[in-house]
Amino acid sequence: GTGSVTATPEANDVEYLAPVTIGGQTLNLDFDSGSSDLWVFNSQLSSKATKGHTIYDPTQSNSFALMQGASFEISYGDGSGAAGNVGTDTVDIGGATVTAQAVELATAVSQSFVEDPNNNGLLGLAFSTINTVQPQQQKTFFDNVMSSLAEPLFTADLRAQAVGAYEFGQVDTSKFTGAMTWVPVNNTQGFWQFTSESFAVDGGAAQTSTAGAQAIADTGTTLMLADSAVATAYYAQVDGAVDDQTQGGFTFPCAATLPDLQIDVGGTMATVKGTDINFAQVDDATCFGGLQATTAGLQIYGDIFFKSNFVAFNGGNNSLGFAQH
Ligand SMILES: O=C(CCCl)NNC1=[NH+]CCN1
Repeated sequence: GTGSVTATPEANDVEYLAPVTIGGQTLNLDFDSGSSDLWVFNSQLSSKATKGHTIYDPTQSNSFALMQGASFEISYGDGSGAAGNVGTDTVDIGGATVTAQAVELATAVSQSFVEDPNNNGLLGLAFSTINTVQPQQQKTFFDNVMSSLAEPLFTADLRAQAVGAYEFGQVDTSKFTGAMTWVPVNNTQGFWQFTSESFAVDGGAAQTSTAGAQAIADTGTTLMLADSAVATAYYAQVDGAVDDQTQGGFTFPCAATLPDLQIDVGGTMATVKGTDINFAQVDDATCFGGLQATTAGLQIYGDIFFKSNFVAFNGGNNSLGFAQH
């Protein structure tokens, strides 16, 4: 089978929410290819924590079962996190269904989640080897549904300030232009990880960022966090751009025309459009860049990358497909 749901951006495309039906109750969740837990806002949380949110109430589902003695605790790259207990229920995403999916019920969530009323939980789409449930690690929705899909893959079609889609089981070739390039994925760290060691700015000469550098495809991260060599060389081509640590990174005059970035994805150059690298206005004339430097060894290609690239995640042969859209 297949399944298809809308992916709706919040303001400034900070994150993309998609509807998921759990035991007959539909919540908008943040689909996250950079983590592997499915957790939800639920009736165990305080009314203060759930104010403005849609919650899942396991007592109202006739297919819920508590997973005795199981718990989860997750922290994300941006410092946010959640923890709680675990059950199973029927989870349906646009028609693709898993009957006994582990659904993690937060009893504590970090303030950034409380303050984001559009976000009612996360649906992890990375590899199950980094799921945090103890004492028995649980499988992701994708792992569980894969064998029932027409093709063992899901795709992300995220758009700048427009509604896109997540699809399970098929690559909708009408959603992108040109050829799709497939590259190998190294999942030893549990991520959709690939080699990314060169770049070019505005179609200029290819430059090496870091030999052997790695990156992950992460729909759960807002920005594109690349090697500092990439970010520095990119903004050097933007008049008035500065690395302003008081703003948290590279800013530039909003009137500037941003160049395109070509970035290595598994040996083939992908393009991130300059227009997609303008993230948000920070004051009347200054804008904050969607491309920023990471000091960690691993580069994280978040939603900024996806706005220019339609991406297919193939769990059948551990490969990643990308195409311009
Ligand atoms: O945690 C990460 C980075 C993995 Cl290296 N991505 N996913 C996510 N979810 C919420 C914030 N960020």
